[in-house]
This record gives sequence, C-alpha cells and structure tokens, in this order.
Amino acid sequence: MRLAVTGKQGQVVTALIERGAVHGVDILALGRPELDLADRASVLDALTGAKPDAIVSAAAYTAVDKAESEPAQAFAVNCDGAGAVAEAAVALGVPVLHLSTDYVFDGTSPEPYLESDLVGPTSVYGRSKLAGEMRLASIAPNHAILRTAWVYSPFGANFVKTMLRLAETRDSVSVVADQQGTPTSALDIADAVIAIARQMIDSDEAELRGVFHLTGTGSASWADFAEAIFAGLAEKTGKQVTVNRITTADYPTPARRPAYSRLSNEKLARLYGVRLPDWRDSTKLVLDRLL
Ligand SMILES: NC(=O)C1=CN([C@@H]2O[C@H](COP(=O)(O)OP(=O)(O)OC[C@H]3O[C@@H](n4cnc5c(N)ncnc54)[C@H](O)[C@@H]3O)[C@@H](O)[C@H]2O)C=CC1
Repeated sequence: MRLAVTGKQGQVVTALIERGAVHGVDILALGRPELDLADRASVLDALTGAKPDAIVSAAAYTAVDKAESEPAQAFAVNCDGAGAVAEAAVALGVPVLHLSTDYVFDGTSPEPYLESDLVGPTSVYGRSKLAGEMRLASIAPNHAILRTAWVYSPFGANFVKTMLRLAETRDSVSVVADQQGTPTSALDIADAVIAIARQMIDSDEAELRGVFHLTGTGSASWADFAEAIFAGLAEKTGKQVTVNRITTADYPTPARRPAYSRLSNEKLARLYGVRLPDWRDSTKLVLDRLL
C-alpha cells in the first residue's frame, strides 16, 4: 500500500513515516514548496503525480491562537486546501482520510461527543477546520474525516515537549484544569490511519465513509496531563515539578477553546475495529523516548 500524505514535518506526518516503515506501507510525504495547500494547482499536481492508493490529508494551519488574527490564511489552508486535496482524490479515484479536530464543537456537552452531534466551533481555527470537513465531503464522497484532539508525540511542537522544557527551569508550572479532553499520541493516530486506509481500499462499504472520532481512551484536563508528564519525569530523573491548577479565566488566550471536548470513539471501534490505547499508557511511551 502506498499512501500520499500532505505535509512533511508535522507530528502526524512524521509518525506515519515511522509507523509506515513498521507496517510495510510506503509513505510519501508531500509538503511545501511542491505541495502548498494554499495553492490548488500545486496540490493537484503533487498528489496526482504521486499515484497513491489513498491520500492522507494531515497538513493544516494548526496555530490556534494565531488564526484569530489570520482568518484568511487559516481558511485558505484548512478549507480551500482540503477542497483541493479532495479534488485530487476524485481525479485519482482513491479514498481520502482527512484529519480534523475536536474544536469543531462548542464544549457544552455533558458527555462524549458523537459524530452526529451538533457542531459549533468557538474559534477561527475550529471554523476553518469545520469548513474544510464540509468542503472535502462535498467534493469527495469516498472519504473518512477523522476528528482527533490534543495531539502529542516525540516530534514537532506539542504540550508534552513544552512541559518538559518548562521543567528544566521551574519547580512549579501553572496549567488550566477546567478544560476536559483526551490527549492523543500521533503514533497511535498513525497506526489507526494505516488500518483505516487498508479497509477503505479493500471495501466500498458506505458505512466506512463519513465522519469518525479518533482520540485516545480516557479523559483528562490539561492539568491532569501535565501531572502525568511530571510523574513520568520524576520516575526517570528524580526531578520534582508540581502543577498549579488554574482556570481558563486565569490564562486568557486569543482563541476561545471548548471547556469539554471529549469525543466518543465507539463508531470507529464498531465499524473499523480500531480503538486507541489509554492516553496514560501512550504518554509513558512518548516520555520513554523523550527522556
Ligand atoms: N495538534 C493538535 O493538537 C491537533 C491537530 N489536529 C489536526 O491533525 C492534523 C495533524 O496535526 P499535527 O500533525 O499535530 O500538525 P502540525 O502542526 O505538527 O503539522 C502541520 C503540518 O502542516 C504543514 N502545513 C501547514 N501549512 C501548510 C501549507 N500551506 N501547505 C502544506 N503544508 C502545510 C506544516 O508544514 C506541518 O508539516 C491537522 O489536520 C490538525 O488540524 C486535530 C486536533 C488537535
């Protein structure tokens, strides 16, 4: 199996390159300058030229706070770019797996969000990703939109690496305790994407198309996540760092984030037989590599 992936250095792309080698899958990572999501022709040329068995749409404008002041750029990449990827998938006649986000929801649900629940993004990033989902789905029926959340990995910029960096100079770190979600390892996402792509290539079943939630098992606040990271750090190095649990109001950011964005993964488990590990287990694996 040969997968063309958008982006060259993102967390999910890098994880796919690593896990592809383990699973015997060819991963062709296509990014700027030859594939720029803001340049439709470059997307079509690069993807059709790659002749993949399926496309993984992993690249995105992911700077959640910066997007508030750059809405045109965020939409050009996350919406128009997704549309161009969908056009390439149609031209090639192959399935497209498109990564999306928990930030399409407003965070007021009392229980894990289902794929059928009403969306209501509260940020430019969330709105641009939702617009991308809709654009992609309207062009390429042979799609799986995979909404994930709170992505971390040994690669790129992410919360785990930020906490470890802060721990080098501090004994205490303030972290928001009133946003609930599920940390998700990019390595787990990569394994799942490969399993889903295989099934989409092998089967035309309509129920394998549509929107699916793909996050780790369990739930956490950012403060819980930080505590797990510092527990791992203490175990490995003896360094003690405490978490000062604060509220979202104590830590204002340009983009408004959902207070609750846990996603139900039951649909993916039922239809694809794919379930990601508990976030605590995957966090330990990533810490083992970083420490
Ligand atoms: N990082 C997170 O916490 C979450 C990410 N997601 C989604 O998961 C997917 C993967 O995220 P990550 O790997 O963490 O992102 P990342 O920020 O690590 O990587 C994004 C990649 O997109 C590329 N990119 C940005 N603009 C581009 C353009 N105009 N043309 C071509 N490539 C461009 C970047 O160069 C980078 O390689 C994205 O679709 C993102 O929206 C969803 C929920 C949470």
